[in-house]
Amino acid sequence: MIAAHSVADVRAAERAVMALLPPGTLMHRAAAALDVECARVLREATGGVSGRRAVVLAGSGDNGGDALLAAARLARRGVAVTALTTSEHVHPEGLAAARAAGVRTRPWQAGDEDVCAAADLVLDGIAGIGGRGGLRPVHEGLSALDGPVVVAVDLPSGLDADTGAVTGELMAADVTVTFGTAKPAHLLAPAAARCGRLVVVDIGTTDHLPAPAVERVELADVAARWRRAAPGDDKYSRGVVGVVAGGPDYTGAAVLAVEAAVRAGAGMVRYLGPQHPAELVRQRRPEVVVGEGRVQAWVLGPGVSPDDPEQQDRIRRALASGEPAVVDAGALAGLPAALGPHHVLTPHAGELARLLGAERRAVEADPLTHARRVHESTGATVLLKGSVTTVVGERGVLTAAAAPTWLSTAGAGDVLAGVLGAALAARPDEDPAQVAADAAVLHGWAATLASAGGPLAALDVADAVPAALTSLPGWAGTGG
Ligand SMILES: NC(=O)C1=CN([C@@H]2O[C@H](COP(=O)(O)OP(=O)(O)OC[C@H]3O[C@@H](n4cnc5c(N)ncnc54)[C@H](OP(=O)(O)O)[C@@H]3O)[C@@H](O)[C@H]2O)[C@@H](O)CC1
Ligand SMILES: Nc1ncnc2c1ncn2[C@@H]1O[C@H](COP(=O)(O)OP(=O)(O)O)[C@@H](O)[C@H]1O
Ligand SMILES: [K+]
Repeated sequence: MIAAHSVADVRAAERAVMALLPPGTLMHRAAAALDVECARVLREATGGVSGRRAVVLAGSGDNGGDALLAAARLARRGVAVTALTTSEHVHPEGLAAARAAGVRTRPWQAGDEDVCAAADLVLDGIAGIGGRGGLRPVHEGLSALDGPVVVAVDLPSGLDADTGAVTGELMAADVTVTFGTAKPAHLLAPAAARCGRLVVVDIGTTDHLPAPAVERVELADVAARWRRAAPGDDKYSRGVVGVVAGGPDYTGAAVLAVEAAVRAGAGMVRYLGPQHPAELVRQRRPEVVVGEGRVQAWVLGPGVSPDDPEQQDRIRRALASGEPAVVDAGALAGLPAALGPHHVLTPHAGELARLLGAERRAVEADPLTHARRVHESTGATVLLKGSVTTVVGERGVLTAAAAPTWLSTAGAGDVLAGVLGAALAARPDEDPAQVAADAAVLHGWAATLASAGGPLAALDVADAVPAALTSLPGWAGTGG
């Protein structure tokens, strides 16, 4: 798990630690880590460090201070460093240290993008957690920078650290070195994709940080939590999944959701729907029971038309049953007023936009804010799908990343719904948001195996789920 904390919590932790240490200690720790990371990437990119060229961009705040102190250290390693200051006021101690170490310093001028482009490395210290709004107009040319390795100090300048919203031009980083803890922007779409490789450096604030604002769930977390079949289990105790999916038009969604629930370890799957998809489901999965009966969790809506009265009636009754439910696709169309955290809505950006009466583009620019709005207005857990999947639940925000881009294929969402249904049925006493994030991570990992770097079919993802489980790091060591 990677934890991210809000700016307010980071600043409070910094104050608490600084009260116990000589002034400047944390900034020197940050600069030391930047120096080490910059040397590493210079070596990787150019085969050496001494004699290489670096441009350090330093803004008005402490982010610029970090950058200038790092510039001094790099200069002492023999790097030819130019520091371009983007404000009249920059950190005085940092500036003095840089000059004393032989760094050439001068104010940023129009056209300096070319100076940056000619360097081996650019260190972006224009703004950190105090920044927002994207790059200022005079620096916007940096968004098209091509050539040097870009290392961001704390985060790419102009990002809103708390939301991950991208509201202007940014200089995308190859590596982001952040201090004490990750910030939400590092883990959330669309900002995460601009941060490159994330390096979180311990500067001594960890013990002063409260619960994280956002957590990224990783493969090892899923291995530790995914419910195994135990000697005392039977098919009912392992969880029965009821699937209301498909209709006359979209028969395949029923097959995909059912297949995924079976592959993800459901004790039993019941299918409810019209005859044609039911026959296809039976052909593909003879294990499935067609018809009503007790279930521990529902998968509602894949391939269901809003105009299908029988399927919509089944969905309504399932939502009122008190059992946990995945609420997907056609089940999102007519949500009842009474929803709770055990209802996991699984929209993509377009569906979430429709729920809010918002523009899809607005959702894509700031997924967290929009997903949170739906969580707050419905009371349901919200899993917003995308290259980064964002889950907003009662206890906070979780993300799943690292799915291959090939997963953006028709039917992939139906597979996620089935995997999540099996997980909710098997883990009835756990936080539904946690279960949902685990399912999304497993789904992405199954897609990675199914894709092997190339195109994949949604059904391949479902079929890769058992292998994905057994290849999770730590699966064997944690009871698998
Ligand atoms: N907290 C910690 O534990 C530690 C923190 N540390 C470091 O401190 C950093 C936070 O420092 P900070 O508070 O001085 O804010 P920071 O982001 O440098 O500058 C804000 C100023 O930038 C400006 N500005 C704003 N937006 C802009 C934009 N789009 N484009 C250009 N400029 C923009 C605006 O000033 P203005 O230009 O409006 O005068 C604003 O006042 C943090 O990220 C980390 O690196 C480490 O040293 C170790 C421990
Ligand atoms: N660019 C991307 N990179 C990785 N995964 C993606 C990307 N775009 C979408 N996904 C994932 O692919 C799946 C698509 O689901 P969805 O949009 O519901 O498709 P469908 O409705 O066809 O089943 C989701 O799990 C989503 O998180
Ligand atoms: K920065």
